[in-house]
Amino acid sequence: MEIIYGSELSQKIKGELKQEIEKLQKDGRRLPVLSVILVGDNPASQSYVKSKANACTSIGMENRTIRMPHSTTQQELLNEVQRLNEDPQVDGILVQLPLPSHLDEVSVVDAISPDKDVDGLHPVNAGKLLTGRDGFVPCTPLGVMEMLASVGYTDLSGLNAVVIGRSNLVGKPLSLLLQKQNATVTMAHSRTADLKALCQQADILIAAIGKPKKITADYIKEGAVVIDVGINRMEDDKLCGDVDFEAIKEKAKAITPVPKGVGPMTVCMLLKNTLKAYKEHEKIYG
Ligand SMILES: Nc1nc2c(c(=O)[nH]1)N[C@@H](CN(C=O)c1ccc(C(=O)N[C@@H](CCC(=O)O)C(=O)O)cc1)CN2
Repeated sequence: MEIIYGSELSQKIKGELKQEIEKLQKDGRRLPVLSVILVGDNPASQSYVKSKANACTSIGMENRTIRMPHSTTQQELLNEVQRLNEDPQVDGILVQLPLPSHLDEVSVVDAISPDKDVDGLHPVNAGKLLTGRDGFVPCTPLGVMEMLASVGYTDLSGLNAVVIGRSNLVGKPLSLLLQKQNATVTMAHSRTADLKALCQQADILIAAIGKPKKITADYIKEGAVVIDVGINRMEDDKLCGDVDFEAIKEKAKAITPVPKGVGPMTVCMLLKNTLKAYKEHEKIYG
């Protein structure tokens, strides 16, 4: 059994991105800029935003984190997004989710310019993914595909993939990416009948349910690749995934841990998307 460490794979990819940025610097070019908006004081979001800023710094990318108070109104947030849309120095914009409950996430995401939407959540980018065109793809699904590729899973012809979870951030885009690589994909969710029987057919199992250790060994087909997208904080403050890692690890061909699995890949793919946004931006205005 192989453990796929996102913490290690992301370091390798960040090294490649850093080299590209060093080349820009050497050529005296403008450097890519990522702007992250954080509203409120959710501790997990604060920590994710900090790791995004650190990741930018580590590869020489500029990060502009904009912290707005919990009391921010919808209009104030929309105004900030609009200001960043119009700022020619900003290549990528990300609004950290979830937003406080008084704010409407959908209209905020819709307000981000699609060519700066490095989270890939704008309907233009979602539509591009659906129709097989080039656009921005959400970072977690991109990271999962890199993890699969790292264990030789690129052409998925003849393989059954089961994705548990149907969110816009993970389940829906990931199902499309797996299908694009020729997997036969089933999307499962909380209302799926006999989830266990379905998972037992999966050559590739993706768990994005948000329920700690829900996927036990009896859900797993011998030799499956298991990707755990869940990040659940337990009462003892430790993190655990949606998959019972210890119980499954000997049955799976490859498995991702939590922490140090998919999470670091999400941040790494954000850097990759921002560099892509920068290159497009420079092609048009540079
Ligand atoms: N606008 C967005 N909001 C959110 C996204 C997103 O992709 N776009 N994803 C998640 C949170 N997230 C990034 O924003 C994220 C989650 C986890 C990690 C990570 O590296 N986790 C570590 C553990 C960290 C810890 O100790 O708490 C790991 O798994 O090893 C990075 C980013 C929701 N919001």
